[in-house]
Amino acid sequence: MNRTITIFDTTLRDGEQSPGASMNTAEKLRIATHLDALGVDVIEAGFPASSPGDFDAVSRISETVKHAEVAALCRASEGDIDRAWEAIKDAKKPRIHTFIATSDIHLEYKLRMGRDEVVERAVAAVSHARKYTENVEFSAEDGSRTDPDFLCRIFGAVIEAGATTVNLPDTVGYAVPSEFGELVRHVMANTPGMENATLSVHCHNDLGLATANTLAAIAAGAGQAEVTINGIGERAGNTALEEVVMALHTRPGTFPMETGIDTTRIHATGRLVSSITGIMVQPNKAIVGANAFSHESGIHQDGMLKNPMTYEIMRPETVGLTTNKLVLGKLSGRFALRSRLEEMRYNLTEEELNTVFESFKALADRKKEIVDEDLEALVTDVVLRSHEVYTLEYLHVTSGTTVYPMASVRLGINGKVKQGAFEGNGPIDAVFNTIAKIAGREPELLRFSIGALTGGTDAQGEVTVRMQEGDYVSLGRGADPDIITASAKAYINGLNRLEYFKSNPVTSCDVI
Ligand SMILES: CC(=O)SCCNC(=O)CCNC(=O)[C@H](O)C(C)(C)COP(=O)(O)OP(=O)(O)OC[C@H]1O[C@@H](n2cnc3c(N)ncnc32)[C@H](O)[C@@H]1OP(=O)(O)O
Ligand SMILES: CC(C)C(=O)C(=O)O
Repeated sequence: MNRTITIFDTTLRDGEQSPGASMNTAEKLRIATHLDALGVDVIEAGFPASSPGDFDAVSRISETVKHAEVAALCRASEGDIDRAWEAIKDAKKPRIHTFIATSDIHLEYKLRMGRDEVVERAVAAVSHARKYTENVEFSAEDGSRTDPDFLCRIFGAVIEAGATTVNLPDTVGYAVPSEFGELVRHVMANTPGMENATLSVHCHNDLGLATANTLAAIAAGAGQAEVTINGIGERAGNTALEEVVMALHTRPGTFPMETGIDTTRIHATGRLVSSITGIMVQPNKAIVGANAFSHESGIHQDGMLKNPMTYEIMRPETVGLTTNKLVLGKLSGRFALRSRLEEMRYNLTEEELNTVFESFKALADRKKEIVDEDLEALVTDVVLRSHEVYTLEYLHVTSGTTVYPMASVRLGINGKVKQGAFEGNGPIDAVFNTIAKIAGREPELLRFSIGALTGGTDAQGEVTVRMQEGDYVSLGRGADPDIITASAKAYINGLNRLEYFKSNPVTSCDVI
């Protein structure tokens, strides 16, 4: 009988620790709902004691998630644990996740505690958490750099106090697979009471070894893997969910283990996380990168045509990518569009479909073939548009080597039309300045990034902006074959989101 590996997703907690990845409550709810549908066993929703916003997001996720356990992270302190419980108490399956560092370097310089004191704090924390729930996880932060015998001692003590999962993190991504596997074996064999708890691992990717270390740990007996979508997370990120799940799936002889993940949802979930966080997936990223299933060279293409197994270890369909696509273009109708969107798991209402269809036709007039990424951009742009105070009615830009960049813009503002013209250091700066002046807004632009959604010179440009006004930060996205228009759309989308957050600090979460 195959062992089942618990998939603990921390995209919303450690993933959010990626620089620039902060998400608002509505965005976290959307991701949580998709993670639940993906089949993760545990969703770590946040660190409630860290801010009222995080507390709020964890509470809303707890009320919404239907199947997965919802975990909240907290330090080994009563205040943090009380706050964590308060946030997750309404979850169907709540889990308190408390942690404290155990390596000598963290004890001496960060916590300024001795080993006995740390064991005492950990036991007190787990005992306190157990007053609220039977589902308590304890993490030994910097576990991979901790004296292995001390690790067994503290794990034994917290298991006795009631911890049901003990987590061994490679917090700084220092481990290598052979050593990490050996450490897991040592802990499994030498921790008193280990048979009453699950051993978990949580790896970081500082040396690019997070997935390899996680797999070595699983092979050595770990029962839970802590992972994030697309591998996002603090510094170089965490173990990528899709890599571990697909390694187990693709190599059953080496890893006779199962997970509850619906692998066909992997690609869509990765796209969603990337679009919400604004963190692009590198094209050569395993499983979810744009090139992961592309075959460029002649010898490979020849082999693929004769038998895909020559160069393909996984079918793209297994991770939710389809190969035999209906080619969508300007002659396609609503039926084909709906059917493709449904394959991509977008279930739109009739009204939403009509709106997407209009934009689809407009795009198809300018672009030969509409591919999935175009459709994703259209759906995000049209249906998920949060709140439309501002709409782009008209845009004209002059730029070049002999003229000063100048933009003329006409905006719809709550149904009324306003227009103006302004200059800038470049065409995009001119567009942003003009929109800001017309709208009477002065958001600070925190980030601007531009990418191509698809290949070829007729590709859709995708622009992401992050902007801040007062306490509100928003992410705006826009896609268009013209990058200046895409930039204007992204800026306006960001302003609309700012408006929305101001009037609706929390919004409901729909599954599409
Ligand atoms: C490895 C990881 O990913 S751990 C999770 C990282 N996530 C976060 O840090 C979440 C965001 N953090 C925050 O918002 C803030 O750091 C807060 C609200 C949690 C704490 O803020 P502050 O009270 O101002 O403390 P600050 O962050 O400056 O320092 C952390 C304090 O917690 C202590 N501490 C750190 N870890 C733990 C722990 N696991 N258990 C108990 N105390 C701890 C530190 O020793 C330090 O205490 P000191 O001020 O007495 O020296
Ligand atoms: C809190 C723990 C699990 C963590 O994030 C780490 O050690 O990296």
